[in-house]
Amino acid sequence: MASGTDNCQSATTANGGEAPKRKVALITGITGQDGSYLTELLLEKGYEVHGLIRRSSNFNTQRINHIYIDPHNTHKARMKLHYADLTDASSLRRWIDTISPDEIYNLAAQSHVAVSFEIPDYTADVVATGSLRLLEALRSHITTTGRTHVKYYQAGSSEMFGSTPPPQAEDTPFHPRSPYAASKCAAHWYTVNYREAYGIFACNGILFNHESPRRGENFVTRKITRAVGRIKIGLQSKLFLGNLQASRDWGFAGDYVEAMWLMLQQEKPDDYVVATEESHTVEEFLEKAFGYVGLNWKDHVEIDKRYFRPAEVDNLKGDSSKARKVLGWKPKVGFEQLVKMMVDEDIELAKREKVLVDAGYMDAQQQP
Ligand SMILES: C[C@H]1O[C@H](OP(=O)(O)OP(=O)(O)OC[C@H]2O[C@@H](n3cnc4c(=O)[nH]c(N)nc43)[C@H](O)[C@@H]2O)[C@@H](O)[C@@H](O)C1=O
Repeated sequence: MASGTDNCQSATTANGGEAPKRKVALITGITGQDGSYLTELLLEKGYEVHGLIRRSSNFNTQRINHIYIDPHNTHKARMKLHYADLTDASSLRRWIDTISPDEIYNLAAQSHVAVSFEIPDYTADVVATGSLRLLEALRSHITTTGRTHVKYYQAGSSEMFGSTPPPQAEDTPFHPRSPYAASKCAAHWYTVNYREAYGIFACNGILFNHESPRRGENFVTRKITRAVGRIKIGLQSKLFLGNLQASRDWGFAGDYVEAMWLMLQQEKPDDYVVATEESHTVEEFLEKAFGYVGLNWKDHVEIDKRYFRPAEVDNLKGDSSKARKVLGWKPKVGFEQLVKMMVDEDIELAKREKVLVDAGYMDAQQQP
């Protein structure tokens, strides 16, 4: 799907005149949950969107397939994909120079907290040094081209607050509890530093957990709603989980990408917490999700020690008053609506799986 050497050119009107140039965005992590929602938002706003994707032996573009148009259809295809990697500085520099974006959204990461304990070097390389490579590629692009208006968004995380008690706001001290969170802190400070040192328009969005039916299946919310769908349809009976007492401020990813965009539309670059300001335990999520389809989670959930982390983040609850005041942002989807949206989609998915199981194409015990 990725193209070779796409170049952005200003469009021409029917009478040959120069049409106003579209804004051009570059997104790392476009194949992820946030990348897909942000791409939809930017396309709706008339942007041309370029996404950097990693090479993989399996296609990993499921979340954006519905908006993909063959690049040979040059007039219609406003989303373009290119191979690059945050661990490869030369690819970042080359694509920034080729695309000449107006806005860069750095969403790529090894984003699983528990996995970061297993692959800490790789996590730091992508999340921390990868962000530095991208900032450095941008700095170099600005220096050589004089394109000083390019804006940069860094995907920060509430995990950076770690063990600091709630409510957590922009000035709350960070106390990271995982290699992932420590790497995100480094990326946060690289972003602040490039803003202060070089005057780059660079913002940190400190986003609290945000979920959706497109959430990866090994994050706890989606793991639960996938299981609810499969249990309800008769494809699974047990769900193995770790710490049920951890509390998170869960919002809807579709709402949160709007805050990212708003940060880059301000006069001055700054850092913002994005959160619902409501916190719920994993157990409360279980109650809501199973209860919604008339099931009791206690009949299905078993605790498995392997899902406990070496260090846990117990309680996250954001104070997003700055984003609400300055950006005029607020979440549209509440906790209950989010849980229902995810369960509804996963019931439908389980029904489609059931057809495959009944036809003998899939094993009923195969858990996602
Ligand atoms: C903002 C932040 O949000 C996410 O990080 P996370 O909060 O670690 O998300 P999670 O869904 O993996 O865990 C939430 C809680 O749920 C507990 N938990 C219990 N049992 C299981 C379990 O079986 N699996 C998982 N994954 N978690 C479990 C687990 O111990 C933790 O306390 C990432 O997007 C990250 O990239 C990010 O930036």
